[in-house]
Amino acid sequence: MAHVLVLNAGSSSLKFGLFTAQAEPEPLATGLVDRIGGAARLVLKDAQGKPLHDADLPSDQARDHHGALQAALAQIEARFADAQVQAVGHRIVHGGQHFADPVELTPDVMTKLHTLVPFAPLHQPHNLAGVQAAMAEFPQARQVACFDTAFHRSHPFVNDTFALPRSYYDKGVRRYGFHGLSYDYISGRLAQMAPSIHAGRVVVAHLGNGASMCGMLAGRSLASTMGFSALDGLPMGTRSGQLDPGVMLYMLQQEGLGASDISDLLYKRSGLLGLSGVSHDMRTLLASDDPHAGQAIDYFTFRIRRELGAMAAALEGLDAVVFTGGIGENAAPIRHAVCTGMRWIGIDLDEAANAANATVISTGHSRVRVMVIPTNEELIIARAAAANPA
Ligand SMILES: Nc1ncnc2c1ncn2[C@@H]1O[C@H](COP(=O)(O)OP(=O)(O)O)[C@@H](O)[C@H]1O
Ligand SMILES: CC(=O)OP(=O)(O)O
Ligand SMILES: [Mg+2]
Repeated sequence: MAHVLVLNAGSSSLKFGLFTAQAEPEPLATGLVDRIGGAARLVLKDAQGKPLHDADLPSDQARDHHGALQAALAQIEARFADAQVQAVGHRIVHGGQHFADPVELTPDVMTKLHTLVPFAPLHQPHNLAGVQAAMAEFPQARQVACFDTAFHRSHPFVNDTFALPRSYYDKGVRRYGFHGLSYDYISGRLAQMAPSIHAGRVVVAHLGNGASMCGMLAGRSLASTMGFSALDGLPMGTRSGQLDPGVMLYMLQQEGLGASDISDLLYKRSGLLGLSGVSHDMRTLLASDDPHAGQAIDYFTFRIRRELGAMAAALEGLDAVVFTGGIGENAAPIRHAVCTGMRWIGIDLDEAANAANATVISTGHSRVRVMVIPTNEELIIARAAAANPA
């Protein structure tokens, strides 16, 4: 039996999985290394969700994505020595203007993807390093790229552009949007679970270490809170989210920061970490009694409510909200804070269902249905890797 391996490097995590290579791939094992850069832990589970491995990474591997990847590949190779890996599917965060569909990672494609590193410095280097490592480990396998930006290529011009001189749009300064593999999966699940909702106006909130929201009309992306880069929109673990561009001018002109200082500030020192001074990790913030942790959480949920209102305007109405991502799937207090502030739009939260992370967390009276759907970017990647991309 042939297999596909999937690698999904996020900003703080590495998700991976071994699947059968068939039109609807079946998982043999799925794994997660989270809290990379801190107390990283590797959990590997079999197809039934039974843990095969659950342990902290040694500090040399916990330090960065490279170590996490080595640990993940070692687990797969040790436990599935007989696997026939015919393809490795990779989440590649930025596909720029050129890539709207999965593609085989040829040297020419790799060169093009390297040029997009400055557009996604927290992700693209890890994604491409994963490709190099997989090429070395599985030289006989096809390497397939799946892009976070692809799902948003359906954006109309008004949601694709900035009000800058036209020449910048033509050069590629556009609102790409990200987390597209996650939104693609959620769109497909909604089509199965609730076709009438899928056909309508849905806002999906992908709340992980990176966070964004997508306004979907009939299952296709109409608008995204993330834009040119994965910095825009909601505040995130360490990223600022939407910012007045005048602040950048102030940093440059008055504070004397250089380009790399600003990049470091916006990608690594802002967001929940910057506001709280405590942590970028929502679990830690929810457990903290530091008032600044509380304020960071309040800012996060306030911005989600604001964007939800804006998305409803973009969609000309709202039929459902779906929460997903590490925070969206697990953090009942965050969903509570978002939903109780959105009663005016027709959201009536079922507190018990919310506390239980149930699939439907709105009451029967709620005009807007609110759902929690665990995302599965890996399955979307596995399907593409098992198929024959162009
Ligand atoms: N049980 C939980 N309660 C609250 N937050 C959680 C829980 N589990 C995970 N999270 C949060 O989810 C975030 C990571 O989400 P994830 O989607 O895995 O990240 P990435 O963007 O790296 O893929 C972290 O902020 C983490 O604290
Ligand atoms: C694009 C992005 O922010 O991804 P992640 O949430 O995995 O960091
Ligand atoms: Mg992620």
